[in-house]
Amino acid sequence: MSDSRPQRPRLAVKLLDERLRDFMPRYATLGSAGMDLRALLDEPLVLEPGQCELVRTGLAIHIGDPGLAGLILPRSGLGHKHGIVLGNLVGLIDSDYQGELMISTWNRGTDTFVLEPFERLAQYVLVPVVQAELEVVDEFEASLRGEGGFGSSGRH
Ligand SMILES: O=c1ccn([C@H]2C[C@H](O)[C@@H](COP(=O)(O)OP(=O)(O)OP(=O)(O)O)O2)c(=O)[nH]1
Ligand SMILES: [Mg+2]
Repeated sequence: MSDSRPQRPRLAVKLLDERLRDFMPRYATLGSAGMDLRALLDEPLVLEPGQCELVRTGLAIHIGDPGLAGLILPRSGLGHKHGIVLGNLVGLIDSDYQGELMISTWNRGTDTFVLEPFERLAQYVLVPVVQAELEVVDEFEASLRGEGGFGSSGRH
């Protein structure tokens, strides 16, 4: 039987800490959209309500292709149950970024949260990107919507 799954892009990864060898990000299931990123910590990190800290991942991933980008997104369970989300809401990783992936970790909840070393903290999603050329014009071709926005559709 032939394998019809599309080929996965191969991304170059540097492990900035040898301990990461045992904790490489991976897709948990065949259909997972993201790979979990773990907190590279030497000891538990206490996050008081409202506190935001930049947490290392120990990973540098060079995407290399301007037609791709990385997104760092919160994990639903941590975000919903514990209020642990991202200080920048979403992390956008440029294809030419070669530095360490960092996770802005924000306790937006009301309880103290203790982040354990190598806990799965966020997820990394590779997405297609299209770069645009901006062309200055005086007028746009007419469209049905025109300049209407912010709930304007459906009004009479
Ligand atoms: O959650 C994040 C967001 C970004 N980055 C890295 C990768 C990204 O390519 C780079 C720059 O991010 P961004 O463009 O969002 O930040 P900026 O404030 O505009 O910085 P710069 O001037 O370096 O573009 O920082 C992370 O490691 N984690
Ligand atoms: Mg930028």
